[in-house]
Amino acid sequence: MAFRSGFVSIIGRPNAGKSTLLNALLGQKLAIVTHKPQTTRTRIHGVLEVPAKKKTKVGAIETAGHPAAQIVLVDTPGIHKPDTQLDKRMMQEVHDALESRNAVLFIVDVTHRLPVAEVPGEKPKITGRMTLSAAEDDFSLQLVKKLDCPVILLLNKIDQISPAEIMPLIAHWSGLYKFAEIIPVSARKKINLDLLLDKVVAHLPEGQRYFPKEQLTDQPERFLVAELIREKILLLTGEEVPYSTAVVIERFEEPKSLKKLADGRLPVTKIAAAIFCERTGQKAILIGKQGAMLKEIGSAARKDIEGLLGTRVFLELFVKVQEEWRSKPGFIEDLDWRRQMEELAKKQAGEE
Ligand SMILES: Nc1nc2c(ncn2[C@@H]2O[C@H](COP(=O)(O)OP(=O)(O)OP(=O)(O)O)[C@@H](O)[C@H]2O)c(=O)[nH]1
Repeated sequence: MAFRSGFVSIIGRPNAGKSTLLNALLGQKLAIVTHKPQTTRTRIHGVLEVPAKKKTKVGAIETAGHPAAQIVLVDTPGIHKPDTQLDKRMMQEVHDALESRNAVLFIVDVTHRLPVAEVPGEKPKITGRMTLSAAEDDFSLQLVKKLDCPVILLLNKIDQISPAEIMPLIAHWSGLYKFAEIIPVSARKKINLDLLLDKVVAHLPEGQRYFPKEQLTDQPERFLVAELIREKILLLTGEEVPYSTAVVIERFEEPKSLKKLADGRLPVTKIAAAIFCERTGQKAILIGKQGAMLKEIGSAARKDIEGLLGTRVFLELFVKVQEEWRSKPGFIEDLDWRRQMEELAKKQAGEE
């Protein structure tokens, strides 16, 4: 059987579980995950190697096999109606991720259930949260309807509902669009993910690898580091602070060798990062009393970064105010890691 490969984008409303799914499929944390909506701001490529599977037959049940494949998974920001310039940029990332895809995974959160009538014969009770998620799912569905590749619907978070609730959801969604497949899954509990991979491979064309076998992502480590810092800000601060922050790595000095030092300790990577916020009040929250919050963000991030880089890490964080940056297209462009890498390459070329 010939090798298969292709790009598969994961789309859905904020908080549906896209990043959790990406990490679960890759078996590694590539995208940051929090309980807060709109955590992911840019599209993230994760490269997954799927081994070939033989056809099996147990009694009367036959399972189709498939050839080995490379799936380039693309996690995207949650689909929502854009308010700020940053929102618009995030939605552009979604549109880019949907161009010339081989398949799309459209993920919905089943805990944002269909309204159920508590008393038979009476109108179902519809809450505000249901209305918002239905509107956002509907907005996503409009995008799906414009696609000309197979779309697999994932009913996510089934660990949170009873099996009896799944069938009505399948019936509801299959009435809205002709999905290539509808698969109930749990990204967090890793339920039905093997089945999902089988189905994805079945929809991929024959083709060679897009990335070398060992490569997990096209994202540079410094971007992953900035994301880990942003994750801790999202988790540790409240209100609108997380949404008003952006992290830029200003210094990233890798050790010359990854070998242990003479004293047995790991070598050190020196990192300095700027946390941008929009107002001085937010800066005060991010720094905290006598720097306590910034220290907490730093030490939580440092642990994760050390795990990612396999070195010790010396992390310096600074907080800077950039008023209304979410409405400034130029500043938002500068935050894009692809752009930052281009600038860095130019700077290095100039120094040589
Ligand atoms: N119970 C349960 N929770 C889940 C599952 N998948 C994701 N979650 C949780 O849902 C929340 C949102 O998950 P994310 O993966 O960040 O969602 P997202 O769609 O990437 O969100 P945005 O970045 O905002 O677009 C997190 O708290 C996850 O732990 C699941 O299968 N079951």
